[in-house]
Amino acid sequence: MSLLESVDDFRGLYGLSEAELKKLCAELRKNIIDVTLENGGHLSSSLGTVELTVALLRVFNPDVDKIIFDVGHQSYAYKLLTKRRSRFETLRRKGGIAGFPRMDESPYDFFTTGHSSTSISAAMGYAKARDLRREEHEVVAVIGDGALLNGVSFEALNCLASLKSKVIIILNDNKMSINPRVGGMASHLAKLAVNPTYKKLKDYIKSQCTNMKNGENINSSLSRIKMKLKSLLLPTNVFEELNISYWGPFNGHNLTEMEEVFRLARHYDESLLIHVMTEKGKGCPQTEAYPSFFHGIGPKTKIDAASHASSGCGESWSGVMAEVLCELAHEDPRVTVCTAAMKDGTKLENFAKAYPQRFCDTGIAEEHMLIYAAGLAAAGMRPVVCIYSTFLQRAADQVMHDICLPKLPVLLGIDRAGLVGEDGETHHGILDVAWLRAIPEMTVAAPRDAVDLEFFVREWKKRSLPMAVRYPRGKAVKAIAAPGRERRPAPWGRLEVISGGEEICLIGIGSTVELMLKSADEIEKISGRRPTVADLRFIKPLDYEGLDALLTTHKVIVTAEENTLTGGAGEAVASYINAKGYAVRAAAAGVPDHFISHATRAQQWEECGLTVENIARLCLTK
Ligand SMILES: Cc1ncc(C[n+]2csc(CCOP(=O)(O)OP(=O)(O)O)c2C)c(N)n1
Ligand SMILES: CC(=O)[C@@H](O)[C@H](O)COP(=O)(O)O
Ligand SMILES: [Mg+2]
Repeated sequence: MSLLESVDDFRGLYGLSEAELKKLCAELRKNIIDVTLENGGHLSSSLGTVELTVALLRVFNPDVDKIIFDVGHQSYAYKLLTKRRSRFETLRRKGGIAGFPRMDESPYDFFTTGHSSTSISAAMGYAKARDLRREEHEVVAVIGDGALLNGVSFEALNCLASLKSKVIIILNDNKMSINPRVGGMASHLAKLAVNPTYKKLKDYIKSQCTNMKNGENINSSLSRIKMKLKSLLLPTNVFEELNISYWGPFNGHNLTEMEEVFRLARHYDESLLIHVMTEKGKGCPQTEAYPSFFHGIGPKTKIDAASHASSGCGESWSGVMAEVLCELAHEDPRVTVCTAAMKDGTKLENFAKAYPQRFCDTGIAEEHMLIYAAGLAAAGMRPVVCIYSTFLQRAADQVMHDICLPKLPVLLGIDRAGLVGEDGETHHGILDVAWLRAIPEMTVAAPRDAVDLEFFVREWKKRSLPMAVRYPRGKAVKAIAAPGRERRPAPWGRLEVISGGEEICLIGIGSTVELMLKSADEIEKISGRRPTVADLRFIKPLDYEGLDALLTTHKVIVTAEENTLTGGAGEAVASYINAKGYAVRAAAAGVPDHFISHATRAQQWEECGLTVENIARLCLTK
């Protein structure tokens, strides 16, 4: 039996020797690697926090103390040690445990996460509630250096000292976001990590840990640390300037060092930030060599996959978009491209290399990125923002206030628009249609294939307006031509009838056009009549003329989309039908009004009724 199997949960960690703990960490890593390679998931970050998690769970007791992970992609060891080992093999599978902390999955997950930079604010809420109720327990936020560089984290840090409720922040600094972290704050952290005065402070704190172990009064040790902090001529430290004590930097792979510091921190009477240095991907040569590649991997990834992975574009929707942007930038010096820490996911590596001056990675700073893009546009540039739909939610106000209101020519390349599969609830891009539709001056389009994607992007530049082009996760569709016709983009603003039919009209929107074509075959088989299939193309503004033509010639209209039914394109079409009083029955397939859990994308499509059977049912049921 492995040591991990004998350790039932975090309580089993208490009696282990140093050698046993080392062995346990190796077993945790093996388990994490085996399951993540098979199921997909966030490997590098979870490997980097193994010792940190073990140290946390030996010092803080999650039966009473609250531990909150930021993003939560680094929490696999925590899941394994908080009563989920027997189910760990189900990680990210339908019905299995989630890839992120989920309050409805375990009482040890104190906050549901997936989006970054929520941990400090949430921890402050827990700490305030504790103090109001006169309870006694610790609240710990574990946040990465990438997530710390976000505005939400800074808003929280700005309020922390005045809250007067103690929070322990553990800054897990691996010098990486998904790619190397960026910005001035990143250099500040790097300076703190090597500063000799901080080394002195760290050694002093460690000596106080030894005194504490030798039975010395803990309060005297803590007062001495406070005095030392005052007496040392510390170089500028943003946390100290914000009145938050800074301890560090410690070695995040040295269990004993971390445990001692955490024990001391338990007794500290103010909020403090403990800076620990870790290595992303620690403990496996391939993940250490390619931490970005193994940040997030798909199911059935081989451990040597990174060394023969091509960094080229093409294939995926993101890749097609990136290629078009490279061409556009070549043709027009006004074109600039931004990403908020998602350079790899949006396939912008080649763009960044070819146009370093016209590429910007803002780090996890979606709100800033959109206003920055608005500024570029106001100054006459043609900025394109490549952003996942789910993270664009962070910057909804910027789309309205800073882009659409002044009618600035910013193009939102909305990646991962639709259901995303194994990342689950927090990461689906299924709300953008609903809220973007509501913003005046916004144009929203969804390409069914690479031909329309390029057409939309090129037309946006000619027309210079606020626009969103949404495309899903996964492999791009090269071209869907109408039968017997050469594939040529239909005119701007118009829907396109791909194949003519009678009585029933199926309207696909972007990724669902293919589904509608397959459904048409099935419906013809069942009913003997061929439905019309159309591609809506423009969600806003709708092509009213094109719709009028369809509504006057069909009795049933069915839409399908990878967005919520509430506020979706189907709803827009249905309300037009109502408003004009057409005697047409409208039905819609799309994401229903509940959160869609982690599963494969295909399973999620099925759950949402984005299937041939359901489309046929919607058409043929009276
Ligand atoms: C608001 C938001 N934007 C982007 C992301 C995508 N994302 C997830 S993890 C990550 C990197 C986080 O870096 P860090 O906090 O340092 O953790 P590490 O991966 O280095 O352990 C990014 C950009 C996200 N989850 N949330
Ligand atoms: C944790 C996180 O938010 C990202 O790593 C996200 O999981 C990336 O998703 P893709 O795998 O679709 O790029
Ligand atoms: Mg990091």
